[in-house]
Amino acid sequence: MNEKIIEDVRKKQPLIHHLTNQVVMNFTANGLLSFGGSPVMAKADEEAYQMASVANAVVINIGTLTATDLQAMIAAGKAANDKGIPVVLDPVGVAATPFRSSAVNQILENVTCTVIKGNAGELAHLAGIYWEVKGVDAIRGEGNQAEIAKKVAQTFETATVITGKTDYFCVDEEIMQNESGHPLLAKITGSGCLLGSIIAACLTTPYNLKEQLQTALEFYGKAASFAASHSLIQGSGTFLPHFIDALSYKVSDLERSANNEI
Ligand SMILES: Nc1ncnc2c1ncn2[C@@H]1O[C@H](COP(=O)(O)OP(=O)(O)O)[C@@H](O)[C@H]1O
Ligand SMILES: Cc1ncsc1CCOP(=O)(O)O
Repeated sequence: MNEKIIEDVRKKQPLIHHLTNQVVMNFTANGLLSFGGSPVMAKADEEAYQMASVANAVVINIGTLTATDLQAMIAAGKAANDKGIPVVLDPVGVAATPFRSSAVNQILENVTCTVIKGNAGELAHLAGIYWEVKGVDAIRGEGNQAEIAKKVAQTFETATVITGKTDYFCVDEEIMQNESGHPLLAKITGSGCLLGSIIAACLTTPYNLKEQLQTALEFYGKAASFAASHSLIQGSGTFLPHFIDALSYKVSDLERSANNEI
């Protein structure tokens, strides 16, 4: 992990334009604010291009996609490409319905994405590999996740991240893993979506993509472990606000989770 990436985010507070789903908007905004970024959620077709043009990165998340949202997502992605800022695509639930699958194809045909991030079911679908899914959740599959990450990266000429107990990420044909995290992350809705925003914030810093992804993933997982170790945690409900708090901490503070005192 390169702590300078996190320091750079906190110093510059990059504006991250989100075209994201209705379930996670508030959680995502609060999580990104805590981490040090500056969120804006704007998905009207009338303003998507302009908003992306003044942002430092764009997150496209299809979690509660409608046909009009899709046009705005493509417009914002094109603005980001025109401006040369990063785009993170989260193809939430892409394997669940043909509508989502077709929408993601249209986004990928029109927008150059810096990173495609999703769970194993989502990335397996983009790789053309069967994975059992349940709505927006990945259930189980036989595919090798490292190979899936690589195949999606090659097909769409992007970096990729597959989240789960172990995260796999692929940059320039190289596959890497992250083991930090906590099972309670899988018990709060939007933990994958917020990670997309944290990744986008890290992508605005002047470091290489491999370091940016590794830092975002490791920090996020460490913040979760730290939060989960708090003596007041009784389940996912009490974990959530402690996790938001932990996203604002320094790496050295998160690594003192044994006694969980700041
Ligand atoms: N069993 C687990 N143990 C530790 N971390 C996990 C576990 N499951 C998911 N995570 C973490 O939770 C975050 C969201 O991942 P995931 O649940 O796969 O995404 P999504 O919400 O998009 O399905 C990631 O940071 C991932 O590393
Ligand atoms: C439950 C749900 N339904 C549509 S979007 C969404 C949120 C998914 O968030 P995440 O995949 O990050 O848990």
